[in-house]
Amino acid sequence: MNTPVNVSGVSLPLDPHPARELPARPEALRMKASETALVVVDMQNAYATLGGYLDLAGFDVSSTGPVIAAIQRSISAARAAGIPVIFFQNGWDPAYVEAGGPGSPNWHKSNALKTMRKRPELQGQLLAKGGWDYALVDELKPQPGDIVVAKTRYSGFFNSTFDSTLRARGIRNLVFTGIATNVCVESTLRDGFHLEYFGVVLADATHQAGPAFAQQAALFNIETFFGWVSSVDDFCTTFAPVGQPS
Ligand SMILES: C/C(=C/NC(N)=O)C(=O)O
Repeated sequence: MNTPVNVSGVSLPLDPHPARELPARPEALRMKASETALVVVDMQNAYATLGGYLDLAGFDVSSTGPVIAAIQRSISAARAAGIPVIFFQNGWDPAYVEAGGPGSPNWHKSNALKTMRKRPELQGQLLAKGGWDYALVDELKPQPGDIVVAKTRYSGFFNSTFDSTLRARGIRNLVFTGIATNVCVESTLRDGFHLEYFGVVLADATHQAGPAFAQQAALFNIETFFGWVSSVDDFCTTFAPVGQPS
């Protein structure tokens, strides 16, 4: 509703996007839907599905199902509130030129590239654009109006359209979901911090790569040094249309 208010005899429209208070740790955060984006980090078969890259590299992906469901709820709430949904998709061309060669630390540290060097029969499959591993999981397909940002490194800010997409829309608040909390989520949130974006993680809509302590450590770092930690319930309730339950 956009009922005019009368200020000194002049009718002014109400702000259609009033600031809301998102409960979060270490403190609640005031944010406007019009200045906020929901970021869905790398929800590809590679990271969330048995038989995908992380699974083949020996990481446990058996409990990503609830995370996918939590992200679905976050996306529905964001779309209903007019908050843009930005999907990251991580990977490289099938010849892996974008992955960098031995001159790039990525070539040395990427567990996808290392797994393929160990198992040459997988060459051209892991995180290769156009393939099943690179594809977003079936449950989280972008809809018209959503934005997809391709990225080639852990941080979504590097060599991507992410920063210009945000600045063109006046977005200052980034609400993060996705995999992995301790790698691409944290890397992007940290870079965003240095670029003056406010980063919030919905903890129950994220999953770590590695043992459970990696999730705890990432959330500790974010809450203590780089941003805020909230939950899917709180996000949905905070941005529910006024007068409607979430
Ligand atoms: C380990 C890993 C994490 N990616 C991410 N999306 O957080 C990788 O890409 O190798």
